[in-house]
Amino acid sequence: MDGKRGIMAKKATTTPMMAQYNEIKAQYPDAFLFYRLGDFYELFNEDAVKGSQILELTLTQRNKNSENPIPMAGVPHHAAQNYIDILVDQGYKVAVVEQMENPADAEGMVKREVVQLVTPGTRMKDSADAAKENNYLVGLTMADDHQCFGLAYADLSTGELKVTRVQTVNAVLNELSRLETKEIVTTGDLPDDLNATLTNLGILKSKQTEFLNNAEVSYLNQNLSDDLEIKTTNLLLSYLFTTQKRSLDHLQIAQPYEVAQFLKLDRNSRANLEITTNLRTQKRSGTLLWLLDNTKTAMGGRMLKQWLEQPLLDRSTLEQRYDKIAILIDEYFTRVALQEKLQQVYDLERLAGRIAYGTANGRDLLQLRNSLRAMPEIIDLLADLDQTIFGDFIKQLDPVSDLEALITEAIDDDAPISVTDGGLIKSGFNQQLDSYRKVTTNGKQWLADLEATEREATGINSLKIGYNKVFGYYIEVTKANIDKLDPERYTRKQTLVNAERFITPELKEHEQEILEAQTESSDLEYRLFVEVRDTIKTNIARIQQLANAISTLDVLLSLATVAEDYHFVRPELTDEETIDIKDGRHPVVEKVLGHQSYVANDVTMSPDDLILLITGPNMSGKSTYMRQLALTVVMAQIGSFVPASSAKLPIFDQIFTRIGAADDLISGNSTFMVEMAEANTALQNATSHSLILFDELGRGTATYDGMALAQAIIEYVHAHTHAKTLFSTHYHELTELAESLPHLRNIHVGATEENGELVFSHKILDGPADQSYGINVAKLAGLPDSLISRATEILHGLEAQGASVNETENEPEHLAEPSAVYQAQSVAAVAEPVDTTDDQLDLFQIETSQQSQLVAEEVQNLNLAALTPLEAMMKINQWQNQLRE
Ligand SMILES: Nc1ncnc2c1ncn2[C@@H]1O[C@H](COP(=O)(O)OP(=O)(O)OP(=O)(O)O)[C@@H](O)[C@H]1O
Repeated sequence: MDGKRGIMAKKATTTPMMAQYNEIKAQYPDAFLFYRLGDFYELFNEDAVKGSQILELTLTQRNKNSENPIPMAGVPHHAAQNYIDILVDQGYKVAVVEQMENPADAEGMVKREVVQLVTPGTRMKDSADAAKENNYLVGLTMADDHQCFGLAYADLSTGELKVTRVQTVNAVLNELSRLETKEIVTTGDLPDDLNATLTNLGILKSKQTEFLNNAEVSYLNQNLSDDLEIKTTNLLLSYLFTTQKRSLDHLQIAQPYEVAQFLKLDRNSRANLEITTNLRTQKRSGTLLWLLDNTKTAMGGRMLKQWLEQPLLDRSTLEQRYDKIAILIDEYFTRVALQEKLQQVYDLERLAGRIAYGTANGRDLLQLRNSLRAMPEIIDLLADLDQTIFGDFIKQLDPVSDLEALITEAIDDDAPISVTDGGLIKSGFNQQLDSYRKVTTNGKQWLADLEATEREATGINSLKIGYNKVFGYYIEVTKANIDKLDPERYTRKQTLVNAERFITPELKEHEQEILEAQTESSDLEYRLFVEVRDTIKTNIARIQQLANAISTLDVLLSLATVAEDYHFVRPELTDEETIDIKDGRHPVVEKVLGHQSYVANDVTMSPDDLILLITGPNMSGKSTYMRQLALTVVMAQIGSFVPASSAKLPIFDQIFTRIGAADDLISGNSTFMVEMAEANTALQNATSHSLILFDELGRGTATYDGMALAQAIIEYVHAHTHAKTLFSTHYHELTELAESLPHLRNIHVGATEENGELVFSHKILDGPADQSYGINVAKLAGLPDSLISRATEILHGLEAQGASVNETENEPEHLAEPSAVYQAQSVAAVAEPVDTTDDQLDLFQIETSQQSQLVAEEVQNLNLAALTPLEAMMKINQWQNQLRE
C-alpha cells in the first residue's frame, strides 16, 4: 500500500472524525488502520477497498450522498483478531486505533490513538499450532565499511533476544532461513542484491531510522561489546518500543552468539534433509523434528526445534546431554513420572511475556500457579537420579514458590477471563474488598427480602425485582395486576407489552448503596490484581530461567523416550577422522516402514577414506543411505542418541548436501544451475572436518558434460577439500576412479534379478555395482511391455555401438585421465561427430533433415543408466515430436 496514493476526501467535506482518521493514517501509511468506532473497527479509503477484498467484507460508503463518499468496511471488535491475523499472515501490518476515553465523557471528538502496530514479526499467535513455533523479528544493519552485517533477533512472545555478526550475504540468508524470518527491520541501507532477494523471499522490510537511547535499551545491551552488535540490537529494540507501545519487561538481556559455534547447515541442506520441514508438504510431519518430538510442553517443543536448527560443536556439552539421556533411559519410572508432571506445566515463557505486556488475566496467573505447583515434585524426582549428572541441573531449578504462594493467596480459583468485572480476588486477601463484598451480599439479600415483602403486601405473586443498566433496580408487575398497586408509592418508569416497571424511594436508596459497593469492589479488585501481576513482573527473569530449565528437561526426556522407543544408541565422539556406524538407519524412513522392514547398513570410513562412491540401481536406497548418515550426525550433535547399534563419529563443522530435491524436469537449466551452485558452495567452504553429500551430481546436463563434471569434482575433493564425501552416481564409468584415487572407495547397493524381476536388498556392499538395471526399474514402474522391449533393444544396440566405436576408432577410455588441473572439461565437446549413416540408428529412418540428425545424435549420446523411467518417457515423447515436425 502506498499512503501517498490515499484517497483523501476533499477538505471542504472532511468531518472532524475523518480529519482525525487522516491524521493518524498519515503516520502509518504502510499499515491497515483498524479505527475503533463503537463496537466496530472501521477501515476507510484504500484500506477499505483492499481490506474488503482480502477479508471478504462488504464495501460500503460513508457520507453516501455527499460529493465525495468515502469507501468504508468494518469488522466487529470482538472478531477483530481473526481479521488482523489474516492480514498479518499475508505480510501486511495493522495499526490498531482505540478510543482513549469513554464517548459519554468526551467533550467533542473522542480521543483516539494507535495502541499497537501488529506486524508479521511482532504478532503473538495464541493458536495451538503456533505454540511450538517461535516468531522472530530480525534487525539487520551493515558495518560502516560494508564488509559485514549485524543481525539481531527477538521473539516478542518469549522475550528471547540474540545478536551476531555475519560476514556474507549468503550467511545472512542462512540465518534468516533458520529463523523462518517474516519481517526484518533495517535502516534502509542494505545492498541492492540483498534487498531484491529479500523481496523475492517475501520478507517484509520495515524501516526504522530513529535509534532510541533510553535506559531500557542500555540495560538490554549490557552484555554487548561489539559496536555493530550494539547498533543492531538498538535498531531492533527501537522498532519494538515504537511499534508496541507497552511494557516489554520480559525482553531478555541480549545474548551475543557466533554462527561458527554451531554445525553449519546451509538453507538448502536444511531443507533437503527435512530436519524441521517436510519438502513436499512444508509441514512438520515426516521430518526429524517430528520423529524426535515427544515433548510435553510448548516451550520444550520450541527448544527442540532450536537445537535441531543449531547443532553444537562443543564436545563437553554434548557428552553432558548424552549422560543425562542415558540415565533417563535407565530410570524408566522416574522418566514417566517427570513427563506426567510436565503435562501440568503451561507455557511459562509466553505467560511471562503476557505478564510483562500487561495482557495476562486471572486465568493466566492460575496457569502460572499450577505450573509452579509441579516444581517441588519435579525437583524431588530429579533428586532421586544420579547427582553427579543431575546435581548442577537441580541447582538451577528455582521453584519460584513465593509466587506460587502469592497467587494461591490472591487469585480466585474461578477467576473469569475479564479483569475488570470482579470475581478475581479471593476473600480474605484484602479487608476493604471483603467489606465491599459484604455490603453487596447484604444488599442482594435485602432485595430478596423486599421482593417477598412486596408480594405479600400487594398480593401479586408474579411481582419481581429486576435490574437493567438504564433504570437500575425496578419492581415489575404484569399489566393484569397493575390495579393492585398504590399509585402514591410506586413511580412508573417503563412500559413493556405485558408489564410495567416501577421504582420506590426505598428501592432507590438501597440501589445506590449496592451499586456503589459493586463498582468500588470491582475497581479495587482490578487494582489488587494489577498489584499482584506487577509483583510477578518484577520476578520475570526468574520465571524465564525456570522456563529454560524445564524446557531443557522436557527435551532431554523426549530424546530419552525416543531413543528407547526406536533403539537408538549413545554415539562415541572421536577426535580421529573416522566414521564407524554399525547397523545405521534412516530414523524417519525406518519409522514409516517399521523397524523390521528397514535394512540397517554400516557406514565405515577410516581416516584414509575421503570419498565413498555409491552405485546401484534406481530405488535401491542410495539417497536414503546418504541422508541417514547426515541425520545421524545432526542427531549426535544436538546431544541425541543415534539410530544404530553402535556409532563412532567425529564432530563435523559443516554439512553440505546436493540431494535430488530440486530435480525438476520442466526447468532443466535452472535445476542444473542450482546443482552447480550447491556443489560450488560445498567445494569453496568445506574443510577436512566437513561432510559432503553429492547425490547424482551432474545428471542435470548432457551425459558427457555431467560425467566430466562429476569426475572433476571428485578429483577436486580428493586433492583439495579433504571432506568426508558420499557421492552417489549412475555413471558407472566413475567407479574406475578407485584405481587412480587412493582415498576413494567404491560401495554399492545390492540388487539381484530373479526371473527377470528386480529384487532390492537395500544392503550396502563393497565394490561397484555390476549393472544399472534402469530398464528393470522402468518395468517396475509399470511402463508398457512393448516400450520396455524396445528400450532393451535400443540399449543392446547402443552397447554394441559403444563397443565398436571404442574398438575401431581407438577412442580414449570412457574416463578421462585424472587431471592435474581440476577444471571441468566437456567430454562431449571433444567427442567425434556422430556418424549418422550408422546401421544402429536406422530405427529412426534417418533422412537428411536436421531434426532427425539431432535426434540421432541425442540417442547415441544418451546414457540410459542415468535416466529415470519418467525421463526416458519424456525423451521419447520429445523425439516423436521432433521427428513429426
Ligand atoms: N535400507 C533400506 N531398507 C528398506 N528400504 C529402503 C532402504 N533404503 C531405501 N529404502 C526404500 O527404497 C526407496 C528408494 O530409496 P532411495 O530414494 O534412497 O533410492 P535411490 O537409490 O537413491 O534411487 P534413485 O537412484 O532413483 O534416486 C525408499 O523410499 C525406501 O522406501
